[in-house]
Amino acid sequence: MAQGTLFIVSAPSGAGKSSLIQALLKTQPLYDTQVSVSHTTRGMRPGEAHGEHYYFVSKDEFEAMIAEDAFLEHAKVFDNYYGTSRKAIEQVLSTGVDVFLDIDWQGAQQIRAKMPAARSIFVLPPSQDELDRRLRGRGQDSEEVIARRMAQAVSEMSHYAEYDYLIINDDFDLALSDLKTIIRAERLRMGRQKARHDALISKLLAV
Ligand SMILES: Nc1ncnc2c1ncn2[C@@H]1O[C@H](COP(=O)(O)OP(=O)(O)OP(=O)(O)O)[C@@H](O)[C@H]1O
Ligand SMILES: Nc1nc2c(ncn2[C@@H]2O[C@H](COP(=O)(O)O)[C@@H](O)[C@H]2O)c(=O)[nH]1
Repeated sequence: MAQGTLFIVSAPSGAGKSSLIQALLKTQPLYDTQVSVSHTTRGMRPGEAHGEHYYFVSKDEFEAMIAEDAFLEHAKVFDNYYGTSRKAIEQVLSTGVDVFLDIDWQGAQQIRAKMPAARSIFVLPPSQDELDRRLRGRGQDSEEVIARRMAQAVSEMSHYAEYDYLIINDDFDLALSDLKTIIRAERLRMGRQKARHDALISKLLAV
């Protein structure tokens, strides 16, 4: 069976990457596509659940996991640790399922160095004003947290050209359609198709 593809999605906070991934998942069966649940030391937001949005752990627990080499990648983002569990990702990819990682540019660089077959997508907002509006409109972060995230946005966006694909998330439906097109094209690549249609191809080429 062909390995699943690892899709990295990055964007400045508030650009809409989680909304796009969640909307995409609603259109895909679980046996095709899953999203990775990261570990973080950030506090839980209203409406978030342990094991669903993140595994919320203490700094000591996170540092113990770093020492055990349990992370495929990890980074400090806005003063909190975030990381992707190695075991969970490798297990799911080995069953042929595609996995989405919603991670920052530092994590993306680490994954690219370790897993060159991973595909990366950067999502840009249409303007800084709109990014600010979306962070406020989400209504989940304090004024201080929003100011911090806006201050970091240009630095995060300056890494956009390191990615394979770029999506401008202005009109949501259009951005979602772009994301679906990327996934579809990646699934039609020769390596994936050859492994998937092995039996059919053998029959077609039989003389
Ligand atoms: N195209 C869009 N037009 C208008 N609002 C949008 C659009 N895309 C997303 N939003 C809204 O912007 C807010 C931020 O989106 P979201 O939480 O998905 O961002 P994010 O990039 O995942 O942020 P973070 O990195 O902080 O998790 C949400 O309230 C979402 O509904
Ligand atoms: N390098 C990693 N970055 C991650 C991971 N999980 C999330 N993130 C990024 O952190 C910021 C903030 O997220 P928030 O949920 O606090 O708004 C955002 O850019 C995420 O993409 C991870 O496992 N590794």
